[in-house]
Amino acid sequence: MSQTTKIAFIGGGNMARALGEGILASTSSPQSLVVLERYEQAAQVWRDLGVDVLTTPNEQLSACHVWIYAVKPQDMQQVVQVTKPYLQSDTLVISIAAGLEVATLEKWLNHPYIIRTMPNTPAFVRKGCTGLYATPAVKQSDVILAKSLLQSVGIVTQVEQEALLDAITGLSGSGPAYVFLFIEALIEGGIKLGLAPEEAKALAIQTVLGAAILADQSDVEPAQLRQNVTSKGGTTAAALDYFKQQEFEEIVAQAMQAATLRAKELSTQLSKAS
Ligand SMILES: NC(=O)C1=CN([C@@H]2O[C@H](COP(=O)(O)OP(=O)(O)OC[C@H]3O[C@@H](n4cnc5c(N)ncnc54)[C@H](O)[C@@H]3O)[C@@H](O)[C@H]2O)C=CC1
Ligand SMILES: O=C(O)[C@@H]1CCC=N1
Repeated sequence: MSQTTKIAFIGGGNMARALGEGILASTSSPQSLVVLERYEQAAQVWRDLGVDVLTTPNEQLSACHVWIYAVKPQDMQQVVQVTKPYLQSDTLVISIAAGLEVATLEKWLNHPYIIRTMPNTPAFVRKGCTGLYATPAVKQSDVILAKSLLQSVGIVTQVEQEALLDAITGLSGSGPAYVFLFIEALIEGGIKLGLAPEEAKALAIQTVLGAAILADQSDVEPAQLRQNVTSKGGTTAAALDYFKQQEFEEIVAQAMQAATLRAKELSTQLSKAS
């Protein structure tokens, strides 16, 4: 990314901060960012990072080549309306809103250069993953720019079909919450088995962290890694048999489908908004 490329976050909440901190670390220049944020507490976090905060849209947005829309899907139409007057003809618009189709945003903005993405919160620790869909109108140099911004917080997967972003939402966008739920369940389970809460927490987190790093760094598939833990007639087999009886994999698949379906429902609702 060129040191002169200015980026605006429209909405400076949770996900914007995860992305923004990574971008700041890679550019080491708070002047490269501007944030539009109406909520004082969220705005102050950016000011503390040395970033200019706008509480209402103004010309500073026009000076930014990249706009990253990072408000809740339900707030998108309103924020598009108030920011649109500052859009330049060549602005690269990136949306991270779940379930908001490019066609809807194109219609609202009357603008062709749109990249839709689905990041996730591990971006906070530069271990994020982002699905990215670019319309054919977006210049290749802008696709490369968007990827390099998002790669500052993790890996990026570009998809050719926009609908796959809903699947990515069901897997990695919402996925950290599934993993946190699993960690919570391990902690609760450990406490029920007599461990102290702090012990259970440390062991649960380290187990998930260690297993994820092992899966990442190992040449063997996750299924084989699981088998490596599982002695015939041993303790792990007893636990896994119970998971199987309760159809754990089916539960995960159904949960992912529910998230993906919700993304599609949001798309339909938002596309109907005038
Ligand atoms: N939280 C997550 O794990 C992920 C969220 N997303 C998407 O990111 C988007 C943002 O989500 P979060 O960061 O979780 O929400 P958030 O609520 O933390 O942040 C949104 C921010 O936008 C601000 N905002 C809303 N309307 C505004 C306006 N008119 N002017 C100025 N500021 C305004 C709010 O004050 C808030 O601080 C959503 O569309 C969501 O679908 C995508 C991937 C993961
Ligand atoms: O729950 C949500 O709608 C957002 C999108 C993916 C993660 N959080």
